[in-house]
Amino acid sequence: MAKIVVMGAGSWGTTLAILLAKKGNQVTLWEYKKERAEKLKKNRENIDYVKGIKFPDTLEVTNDINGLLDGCEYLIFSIPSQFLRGIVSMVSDQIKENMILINTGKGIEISTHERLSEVIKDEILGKFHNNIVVLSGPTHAEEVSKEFPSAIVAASKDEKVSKKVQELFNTDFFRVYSNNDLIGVEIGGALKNCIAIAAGITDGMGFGDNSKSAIITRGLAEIIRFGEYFGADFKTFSGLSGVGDLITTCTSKHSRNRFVGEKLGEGKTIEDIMREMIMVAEGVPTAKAVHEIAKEKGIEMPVVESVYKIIYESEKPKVILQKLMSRELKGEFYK
Ligand SMILES: NC(=O)C1=CN([C@@H]2O[C@H](COP(=O)(O)OP(=O)(O)OC[C@H]3O[C@@H](n4cnc5c(N)ncnc54)[C@H](O)[C@@H]3O)[C@@H](O)[C@H]2O)C=CC1
Ligand SMILES: O=C(CO)COP(=O)(O)O
Repeated sequence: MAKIVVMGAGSWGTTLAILLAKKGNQVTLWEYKKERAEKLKKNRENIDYVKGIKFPDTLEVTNDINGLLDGCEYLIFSIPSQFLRGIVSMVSDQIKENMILINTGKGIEISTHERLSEVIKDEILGKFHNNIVVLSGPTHAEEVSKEFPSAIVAASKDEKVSKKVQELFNTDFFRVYSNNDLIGVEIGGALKNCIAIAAGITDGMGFGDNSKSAIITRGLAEIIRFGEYFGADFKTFSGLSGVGDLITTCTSKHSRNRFVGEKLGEGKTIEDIMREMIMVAEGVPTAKAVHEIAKEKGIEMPVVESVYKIIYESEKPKVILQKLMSRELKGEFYK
């Protein structure tokens, strides 16, 4: 039995906290808003994000940061990417060298262009801290919370640490693989959300399976190009955190990013769409970060660029599609 703190009581943090508590661990779920923490305690259920799944009796809920990490062995972050830095900084003085830190969020920080494990490392003044693991894959909370069979990857530069996390989370419905390509796993998880918005746009415009497959496949080519630039192993993108997560996100009724794209494709503005959503769609900020990085480094990312233009420059999907389809002809595989 391990002592675990999960920071972030949205859909994913709640689902993982329940899974780990049911495995017999001592789990504390930390929610950043006091009133929401009180609501979770009172209902013993996360009605807003994971409706219908009761908390095990042993799961503790808190909003208190004081002494939060006393005795903690595994600290899990399930925080939207653009808020992660602030949350890590709140507990950085409590983080000990022997704690294993697990990030389960997906995205790239706009202000620094950093991957989320880099954000964590910055904030724990962690030049000395190597116990960072990324957990990523095709795992919608809506399905994992109902114990539908799913598979995911635990990635770390240190194989011993990723294997510990693999053991920690693995159950008979949640199969965990280990991987030592932290960069590849993180980039796959972050960028697939931008591709899912593009896939959703094709849905909203009324297109069919051919368009969706083209977006998934050419999106994957972009993710690989981007990942290889930053030293990722291209094999990783054929795995769960790459093509696996792309398939789920681009095709699922649960996907928020695909949903955002669908509404954009129907002609709604991003402001209207975001106003009605209580859940985070990480592809929106990540498209901006990737657009800036790709421009700076000269990496060709036409699908993400199209998403960026529709969201941030109010370009019409129809016009963008025309531009995308009429680009210079090229070979399928090139660097
Ligand atoms: N929902 C899912 O199925 C999965 C989500 N993820 C990732 O996990 C991360 C968290 O997403 P979800 O749990 O889905 O969130 P959610 O969309 O279900 O809930 C939003 C969360 O953001 C928190 N939040 C809002 N404003 C905040 C602030 N200023 N500071 C700190 N927290 C704030 C809310 O308290 C809530 O926990 C995201 O990066 C997401 O991509 C990864 C795998 C699966
Ligand atoms: O990353 C996620 C699930 O793996 C959440 O994003 P979507 O809801 O857009 O799929």
